[in-house]
Amino acid sequence: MNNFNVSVWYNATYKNDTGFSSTALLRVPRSVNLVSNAYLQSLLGPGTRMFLDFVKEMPKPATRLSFNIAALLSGQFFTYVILLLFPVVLTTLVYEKQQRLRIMMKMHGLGDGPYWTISYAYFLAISIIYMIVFVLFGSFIGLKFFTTNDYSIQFVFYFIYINLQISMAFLVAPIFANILTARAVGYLLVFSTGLLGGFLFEFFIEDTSFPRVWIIVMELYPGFSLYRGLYEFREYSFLGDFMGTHGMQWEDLGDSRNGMKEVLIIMFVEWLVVLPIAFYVDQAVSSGSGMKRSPLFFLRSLLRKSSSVARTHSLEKQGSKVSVEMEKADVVQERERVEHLLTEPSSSISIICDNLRKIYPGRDGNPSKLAVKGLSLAVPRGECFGMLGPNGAGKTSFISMMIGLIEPSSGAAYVEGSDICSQMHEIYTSMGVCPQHEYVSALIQVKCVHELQMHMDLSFLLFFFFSLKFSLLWETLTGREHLIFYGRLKNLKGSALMQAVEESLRSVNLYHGGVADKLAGKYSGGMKRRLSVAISLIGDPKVVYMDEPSTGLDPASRNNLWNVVTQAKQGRAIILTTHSMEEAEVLCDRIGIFVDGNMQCIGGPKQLKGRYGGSFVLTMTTSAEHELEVETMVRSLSQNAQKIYHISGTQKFEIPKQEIRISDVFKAIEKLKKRFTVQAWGLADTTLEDVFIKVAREAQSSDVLS
Ligand SMILES: Nc1ncnc2c1ncn2[C@@H]1O[C@H](COP(=O)(O)OP(=O)(O)OP(=O)(O)O)[C@@H](O)[C@H]1O
Repeated sequence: MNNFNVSVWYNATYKNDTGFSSTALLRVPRSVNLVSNAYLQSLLGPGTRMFLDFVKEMPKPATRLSFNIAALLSGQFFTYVILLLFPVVLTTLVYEKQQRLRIMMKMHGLGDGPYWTISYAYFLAISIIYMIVFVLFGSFIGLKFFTTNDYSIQFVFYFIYINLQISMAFLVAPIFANILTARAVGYLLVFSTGLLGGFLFEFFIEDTSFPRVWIIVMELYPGFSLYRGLYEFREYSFLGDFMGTHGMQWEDLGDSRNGMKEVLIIMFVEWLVVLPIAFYVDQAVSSGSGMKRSPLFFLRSLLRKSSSVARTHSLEKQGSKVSVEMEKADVVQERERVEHLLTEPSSSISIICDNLRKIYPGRDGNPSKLAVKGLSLAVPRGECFGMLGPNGAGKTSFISMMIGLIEPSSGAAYVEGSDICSQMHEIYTSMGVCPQHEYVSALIQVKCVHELQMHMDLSFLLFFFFSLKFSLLWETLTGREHLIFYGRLKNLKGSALMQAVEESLRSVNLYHGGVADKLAGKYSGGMKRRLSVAISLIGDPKVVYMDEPSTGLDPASRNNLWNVVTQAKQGRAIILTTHSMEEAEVLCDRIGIFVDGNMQCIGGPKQLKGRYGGSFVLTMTTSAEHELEVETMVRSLSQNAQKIYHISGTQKFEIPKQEIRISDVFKAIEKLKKRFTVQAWGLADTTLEDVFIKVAREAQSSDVLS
């Protein structure tokens, strides 16, 4: 009779009724604290005729520790070591979502399949390397845990587990919106699993009276499957070490007391189930891949036939709700045009927005914000539409909805006939984006994904490890390489790809002097901008969005870029936001001035200047004592002239165009010059900037009044 509180092995000699005797090691769970011959005999095989002769050695828990260090480490500690990969995978996935890297990749033509393939392959490769190092290191320092158990069983166990772990990370990643929460939850799971495994689950495993079915239920949690597998390795290594033989072998999987077989089956089945569910959840809930898809997205092709009918219906409804409060004639006209196009579609129109609205919900006590208040717009192929507006007008919100970064609150928009709310995946294949900032990691990831698609070989995988996730090395790609990869993503191949790349490089002036083969990291800011524009245009996208494309360029590069955009207009619709009136005037066929979420006016630059800029600006500088004479002269030319600026002798007047002739102004100034010195003067027509300021000011003042 013995009292003990650790799992122990008895070295017992027994014999059967034919007189044969042998020695056996018997494992007794620590939960059994009364050990007798009868008990030990029951372990050998209840109902048989074997019986114990005598117990040769009684358990000595302390000696067990000195025999096998791995026995100490292999429970909680090894569980922690392996589980630590989970928060790493999880936080990487959430980071890509938080930083919108994935959506940026999608915009450049990366499909969900390749994204999943490469991400999965990356995490798997990292995990395999980690596990190989883990096993090799353990073996190298001589831990029996590794050296006694069959390496092929260890490989199968770890391989299935890391696959399940990666799938679980993909499954739960959509729950998290930010990396800090994901990291905290990930590490919490690691530590709680280790603790519960060591202080609760192991107790149940060893308690032979505990129902096996509940053990299996607990093993459905992957952390406990891992713990159970490691526990069995530990027990077998200890046995092998003690007996001077070996640890777990394949034939030991047939032992009913060995839980390895059941955890291998559980983990394998779970992996096969969790992976497709994770993919489904990713698509339906959205994990940074843009807007949510319908929960029945996989039936979409069946439902598509009815969508055009539904579309007309929904649009009819929306159209009837349109509010035309205080809208200018040109904006109303555009809205009517859109409504007409929706009922009678035209193949020449690339982009249609119908009463698109974006409301940001109120947070932290702030009220909700209506950022886009019912925008209606139709952009035909071959047109460059410029969006101008002061800061906070809602331009970015509009573009973000169009490129799938945020969901519209109401209204609808169609790009090449595809709905931005439900068919963004199709739209991405015909869309190019030149963002304001370079999305460095996205560039690299797209490159690597494409390489995987194209080559799927070891050299790529090695490259992938060292350049993809360690994003500082993104600079190791040349401009030409970027274009090749983006071109491939847009399905260009062979000579067509090479030709498109050459043309692209020439068009953005990155061809000569070996610039194309210089590392992008050595490019100036302007060169990177030009490369971004080239990337947005490669692969002949039907719709291109450009966010302040010439920001930071020197005048020569800017002119060059303008030529590129002007040529790129052929056969595609471009929507461009800019704060440069000059750029808008040079590039845009039509301009919309957007203020406080509303389109205030739409038209060609000349039209707008004609409509809003009905005056000349006369500027004159004289000595201070002649200011009054200057003002009298201006009033004699036009009663309605207005002084808009005055400082120490320099005055500016706005004179209605219809009230004066330019020759009269010249004559009047010549007369003045005979009486006193006119230091400087000038007469300027209205610029787009004047129009912009006027429209913005009017809109803001009418907002204040209302
Ligand atoms: N995520 C958000 N939550 C709440 N309000 C937002 C959010 N994003 C933008 N806004 C608000 O919506 C309005 C429009 O913002 P938006 O960024 O679209 O303007 P913008 O015209 O692009 O400005 P800028 O030229 O400065 O980029 C602003 O008042 C802004 O504060």
